[in-house]
Amino acid sequence: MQRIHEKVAVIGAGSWGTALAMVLADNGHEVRLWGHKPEQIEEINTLHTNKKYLPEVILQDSIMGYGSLAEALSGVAIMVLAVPAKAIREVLRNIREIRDEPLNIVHVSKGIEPDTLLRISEVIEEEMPAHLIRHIVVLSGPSHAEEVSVRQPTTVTVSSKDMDAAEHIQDLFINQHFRVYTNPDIIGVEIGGALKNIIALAAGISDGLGYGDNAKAALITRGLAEISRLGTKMGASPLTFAGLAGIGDLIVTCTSVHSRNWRAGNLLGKGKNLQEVLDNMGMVVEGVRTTKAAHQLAQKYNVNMPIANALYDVLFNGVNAKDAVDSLMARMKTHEMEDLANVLVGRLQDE
Ligand SMILES: NC(=O)C1=CN([C@@H]2O[C@H](COP(=O)(O)OP(=O)(O)OC[C@H]3O[C@@H](n4cnc5c(N)ncnc54)[C@H](OP(=O)(O)O)[C@@H]3O)[C@@H](O)[C@H]2O)C=CC1
Ligand SMILES: O=C(CO)COP(=O)(O)O
Repeated sequence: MQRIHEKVAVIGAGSWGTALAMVLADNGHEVRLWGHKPEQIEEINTLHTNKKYLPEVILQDSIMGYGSLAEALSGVAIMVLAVPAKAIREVLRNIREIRDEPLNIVHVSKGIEPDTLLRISEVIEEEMPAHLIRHIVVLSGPSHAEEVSVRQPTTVTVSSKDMDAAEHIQDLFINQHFRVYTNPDIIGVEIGGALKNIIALAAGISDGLGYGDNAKAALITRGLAEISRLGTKMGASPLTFAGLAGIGDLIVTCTSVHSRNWRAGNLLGKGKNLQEVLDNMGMVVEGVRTTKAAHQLAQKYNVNMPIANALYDVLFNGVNAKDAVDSLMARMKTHEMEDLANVLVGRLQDE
């Protein structure tokens, strides 16, 4: 493939921003990695490392660290937004103060905002004036930074309201280690990426409690049912949840020690308290905040989400994790396939 080399600013120098900067540098783009800690930028520019986030990795010399947003974004048309969901508004407010040209914004964060219940692309639309947005694209899928940064085979999907923009970003990132698909369902891609973190927390708790593979398979499968149930009510295509941003990301996050959500859950299952776990993680655990949003979304859309609600009780209402599992198992019997259940109910009503 004949590649056009572009200038790209990656905003957020944590694990994922750094790993994606490396993919872009492998593809020959001019990569500016912005972070808000001067000592970290100094480390990136002198030692070519980012030890706190990717201790095993040496960055390409071509990746330049920036501490100034204005300098990082000067003359750049594409910005990869790689900060935790809760930092997005603050970062965008700073960017809109210093920017007057439109940007292609690629967001890679996996969250839903509690209270507003907005997806990240909607938060971006709310914070950035329309004249500063060319297109918004989301990149999501099963992709631990630790593996991407050492060029292990990885697949992701990109989505946008504008599929030409999604294909542009596909071309920007794709290479022989990092295979990028497109999917037109931006709602499903964002919902899948955000909600899998909740199930990963639950899977970690299950492992921490000493439960086995059966329990984890149940959480992944029934978790996917909850995500699909809510996602389709919010306008997503059910097919997206069978893809990389759905089951793909659920598998990788629920079964990997790289996952911060799984690791946090595992410590909770072993009896640690939430604050202690978050204080010691040193990286973002998106699922905690998203659990609040999912609890609210389940009410708003009147969707049955027993796993998300049980997790909410464990995280925020002091319910013991083992008791939460017991309650989940003791619920009223039901059909596995909801369409089948609806057909049967309809048949009974007809008789
Ligand atoms: N890690 C991964 O494998 C993947 C992560 N993601 C998603 O990417 C997003 C970012 O995650 P990830 O990189 O892993 O998180 P990390 O915790 O590894 O890094 C977060 C980075 O954002 C910085 N940051 C936090 N708050 C602010 C702020 N207010 N202003 C500026 N910078 C800030 C942190 O700085 P500081 O050092 O000061 O804390 C840190 O550099 C999340 O939504 C995550 O779900 C998606 C796919 C894979
Ligand atoms: O989203 C991820 C992998 O696809 C990373 O998951 P964690 O945030 O749980 O580490």
